[in-house]
Amino acid sequence: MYQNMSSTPHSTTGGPVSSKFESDSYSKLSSASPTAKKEQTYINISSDHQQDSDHKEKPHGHAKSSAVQSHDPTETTAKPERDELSKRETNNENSRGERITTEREDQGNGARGVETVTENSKQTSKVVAAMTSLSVDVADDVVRFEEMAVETVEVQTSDGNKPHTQPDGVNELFKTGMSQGSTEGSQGMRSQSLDAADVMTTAVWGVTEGSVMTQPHTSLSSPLKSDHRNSRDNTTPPDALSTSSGTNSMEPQLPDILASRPTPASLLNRPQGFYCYSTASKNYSEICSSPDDCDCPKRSAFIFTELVADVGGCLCTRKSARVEEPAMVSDLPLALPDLISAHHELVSKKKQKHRMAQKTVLVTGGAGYIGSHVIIELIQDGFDIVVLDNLVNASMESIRRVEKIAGKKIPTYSVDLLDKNAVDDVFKKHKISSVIHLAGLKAVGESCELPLLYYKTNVGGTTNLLEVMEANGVFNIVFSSSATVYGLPQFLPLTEDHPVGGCTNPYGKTKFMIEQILSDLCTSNKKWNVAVLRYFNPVGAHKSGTIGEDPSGVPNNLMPFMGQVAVGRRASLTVYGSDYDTPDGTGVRDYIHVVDLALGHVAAVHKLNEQCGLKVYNLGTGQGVSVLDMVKAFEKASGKKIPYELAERRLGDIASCYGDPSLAAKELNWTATRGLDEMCEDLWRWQSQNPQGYKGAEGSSQ
Ligand SMILES: CC(=O)N[C@H]1[C@@H](OP(=O)(O)OP(=O)(O)OC[C@H]2O[C@@H](n3ccc(=O)[nH]c3=O)[C@H](O)[C@@H]2O)O[C@H](CO)[C@@H](O)[C@@H]1O
Repeated sequence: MYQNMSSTPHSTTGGPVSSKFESDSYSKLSSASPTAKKEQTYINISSDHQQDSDHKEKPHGHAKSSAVQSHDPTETTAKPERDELSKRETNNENSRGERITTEREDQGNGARGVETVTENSKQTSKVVAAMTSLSVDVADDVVRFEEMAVETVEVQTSDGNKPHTQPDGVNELFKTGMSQGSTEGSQGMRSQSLDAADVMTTAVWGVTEGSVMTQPHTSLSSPLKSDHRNSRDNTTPPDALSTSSGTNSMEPQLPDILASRPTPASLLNRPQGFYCYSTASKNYSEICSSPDDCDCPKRSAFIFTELVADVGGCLCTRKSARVEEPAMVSDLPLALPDLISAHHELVSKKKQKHRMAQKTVLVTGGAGYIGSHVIIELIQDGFDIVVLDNLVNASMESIRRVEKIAGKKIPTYSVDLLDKNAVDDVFKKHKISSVIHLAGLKAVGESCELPLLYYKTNVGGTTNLLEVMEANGVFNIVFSSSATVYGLPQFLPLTEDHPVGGCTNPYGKTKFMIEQILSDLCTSNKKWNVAVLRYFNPVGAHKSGTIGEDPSGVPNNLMPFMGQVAVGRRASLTVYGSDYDTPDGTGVRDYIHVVDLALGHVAAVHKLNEQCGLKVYNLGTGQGVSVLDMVKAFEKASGKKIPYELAERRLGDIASCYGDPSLAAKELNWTATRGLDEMCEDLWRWQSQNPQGYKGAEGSSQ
């Protein structure tokens, strides 16, 4: 039998507000023209009740609707010229007929900061802040600032009735608004920063009462906090906003982070570019020497990225970011998250290009159950794939279907790992950068009957592969191991440091031996990078229903057997053991959706590229589920009754086995996200559409 496995990580979650914003934002930025350079725009993010309800009706429009409004210069204030930085006043009426006084300040230090704080009769404070827009030139790999715009943010005072009259009104408003995220104006600001591809920041430098604000007020968004952001309550009562530390639904970390940050004074006189604030070192550091560097692992050590570039600067290219007269931090009153999200988009495009050009992954056992799912996720992540499979327990039909899903041809070699020369030929033919090694025999019972076949195939095949890799200068490998290496659990959930090696069958022992070989290899030569993935119980299938698990003969594993019962290929399920020390007496396992598993492999390949040495990760959900739970879930998904009979325990089975996947979450940024229902629904789609597996397919080689 042949075994194959797979995985992927992060999803940038985010509500509709931010999604809309980002796409709008990007197209707007991309189309920036020299004409736009001279243009100043005015944005009114108002906070009166009417607009509040408008916002509810048009949740997408929050920040971005600001950008749309920005092209109407008559809406709020008169249009100040960009070079007119000395103090002046403009009187105007806004769309509701309220008088607005706009005041601009030149601080004599080049600061173009928040220009005005005024209050109108309706206790609405307004802040007009200069902000920077940019254009993105993917071809040149640079992001340029080309436009200065002006944003008017109207902020309803936090006490509702009283006008905001504190001398440091702007400061306070921003502090309140940004950290609480609940006043209307500040929501406008916040929503701009939602949902970047990565953690990011909106930094606001303001000028009020004739002095530059010493602390940039920052709205932080992190994918990890997306649920929270999306559930923010627009109608939070003003009273709840009157302090700068969170009392409502905001996560406590943000105010803490803001409070603990040094002022940007430490950045003054430093060249423009990207700076990050590290909570660990409590300092800012430069990171962006190139788009690729910006995405380097180092960045994950930072909680957010802060932009301190100025007009005419370049985010990505360090050299051109330096100007003869370095821009001062104070020169940039307001850095928009557009800059950062556009930058991230650029980086991701660059990465994609880079991978397409240079990253080819060889997948051994790629035609099998896990391999076919791994390939799809790798391709979707931008990798090129070469498949090597002896097709003993797999079908070329699965590769054909994967090609259809992925929309590209996959070079596939029918080669056995025991044929070292043939393996070498594949390495000579392709510039392989990493290997995902899934090929091997995997039937526990069979391994007890034919141990030599298992040791020769699994261990011998792997040593051949490793020798060929070494000879061809390829030192990156992801190995598909199994939770079986833990043997009888001494504690649950199983962590990676649980003792290993107590395997009860030759199949499990081959997995353990290969782990040892890989470990020795890493010790002998630091060039090797190895990710050992210990799978729990992979189930389910690709959403398309066109690829899935297709065991030859009688399935050994629970879910393929159940699937065949559901389509009528088998009469009933035998439940092995109902007297275990588990909630319902049946065996408990950690079932993981095969697509989640596949995504874990993609994350592992990225890890190898960090020159990680030897790494071992559990790939599971961390949830234990019993056999009878699985029967119920599958009956629900399929609408079919699964007849079963309770029987004696199966030799070698254990009561419970589930893992702790937190190390993979931490180091690979990978978590299984698909639940039991989805596993069963996807399995049923595959099984019902392919009751005979690939054998029923025209042209199947099996
Ligand atoms: C002892 C054994 O074979 N272990 C292998 C088995 O794990 P494991 O035994 O966990 O996986 P299975 O799918 O075979 O079994 C899961 C649970 O279902 C029960 N069950 C299974 C089949 C069935 O027809 N009726 C039934 O009740 C089992 O007793 C167990 O409690 O598959 C994994 C791959 O997926 C391998 O890595 C393990 O080495």
